[in-house]
Amino acid sequence: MLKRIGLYCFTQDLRIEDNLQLQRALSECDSLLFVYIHASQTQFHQHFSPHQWEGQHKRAFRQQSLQHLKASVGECGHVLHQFVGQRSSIITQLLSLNEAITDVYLCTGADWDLLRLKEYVESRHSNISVNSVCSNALFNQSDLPFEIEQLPSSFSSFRKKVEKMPILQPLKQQTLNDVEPYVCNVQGIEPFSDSNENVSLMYSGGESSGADHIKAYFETNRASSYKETRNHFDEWQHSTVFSLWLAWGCITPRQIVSALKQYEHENGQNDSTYWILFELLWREYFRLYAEKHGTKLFTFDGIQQKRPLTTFYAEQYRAWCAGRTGYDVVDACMRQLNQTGMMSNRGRQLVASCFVHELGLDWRYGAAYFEAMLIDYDVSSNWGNWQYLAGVGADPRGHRKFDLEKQTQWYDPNREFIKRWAEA
Ligand SMILES: Cc1cc2nc3c(=O)[nH]c(=O)nc-3n(C[C@H](O)[C@H](O)[C@H](O)COP(=O)(O)OP(=O)(O)OC[C@H]3O[C@@H](n4cnc5c(N)ncnc54)[C@H](O)[C@@H]3O)c2cc1C
Repeated sequence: MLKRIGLYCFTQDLRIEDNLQLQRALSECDSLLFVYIHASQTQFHQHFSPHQWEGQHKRAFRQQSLQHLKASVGECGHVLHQFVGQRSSIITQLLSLNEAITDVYLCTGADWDLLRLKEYVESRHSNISVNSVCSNALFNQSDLPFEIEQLPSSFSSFRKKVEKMPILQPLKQQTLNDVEPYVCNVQGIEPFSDSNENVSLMYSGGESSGADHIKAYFETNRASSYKETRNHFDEWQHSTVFSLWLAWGCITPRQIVSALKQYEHENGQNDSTYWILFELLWREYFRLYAEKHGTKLFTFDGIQQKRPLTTFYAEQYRAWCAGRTGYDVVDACMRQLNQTGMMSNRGRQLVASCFVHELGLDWRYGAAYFEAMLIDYDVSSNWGNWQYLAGVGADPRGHRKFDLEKQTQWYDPNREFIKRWAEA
């Protein structure tokens, strides 16, 4: 019988555990080749993020996550090959050099670039089976009580439809020992060389660090007061910080919900514990929203097809990026982002509101800057939230402008956060 040899291309699923796509590859193939491609900048990014392709914190966190993955794969006798360049051309080169490959596995999620990549590989290599299942979601798409085209236009109605649905348990532990490593030909393909940048990160990347963080978080009683504390600007223990590992697929929302349920079982349920699930539902909503709306996620008039009264002023944009707008709280948040790769949810709302409403800038430049800088950048949550704040997305109110002074009085009454970052 013909041996099945799979090319497993890790994307936003840098983990072994609870990985549906990987489980499928392991059960279908006799032999696997593991690959990660460091994608080069697209034309879209060159346009919207001309001077900043990728922040050093984001890069370092991903590199740590990859180092962990490489070690886990290596423990089972496999190799994680890393290349740099255009994903479509590297996959094509690998398939031409290694004709024995029968299957490609790619975790696309709702990422438009990855969905196009899947289409490209399918159209160029009709003899290869291209598999992509979403392994980073709370719900299986087939279990949802609506087709993707009928995704409710507001989060509230989505939540009401799905909230009572059971959330599946994470998958049982997986092992790579059952498949043979595939020894491949990589002649002429540019390998990735790890530059070992010396960047200090508040949290380290990788599957085991993510799992340790979930465990440590629920060993405290912080989940029981999460709802009251989550809006702090830089006391990271006040929110969960799960987004860092979720973004790279080092952990899954199902693992979080499973730990949350256990916590509620032992410590009781309250508004705060419920609110963690509520926020994960927002993430799920934006994931489905991105899938439904495709390229509209990135257009100026968004899904509302309403053109905002904003444009692009280079000087204002540069001031916002550098934290020099003159709006103290915005400047503090932007400096924090530039120096750590992180920003609180409240901070993101305020700087985005300032970008659109005070500075009159085209929201897509702000979203692209976040894409470059945030460690936890996630295509659906980022562009979906920016659309929401720019009044062209899923917000039924259609216009959300924050009063920056009032917000400062509420969330930084002694201006400690502002002072901390003023000189940075
Ligand atoms: C303009 C803007 C851009 C954003 N860009 C991103 C992004 O690129 N990546 C990202 O993960 N989140 C993004 N968010 C959502 C939110 O700010 C972050 O998820 C949150 O700050 C992450 O910190 P945490 O894990 O401590 O969140 P917590 O408050 O502890 O929430 C728990 C989890 O719920 C999810 N979540 C919380 N709030 C939201 C939200 N508004 N939308 C979607 N999911 C949410 C996240 O997965 C988060 O990890 C953005 C929000 C705004 C306003």
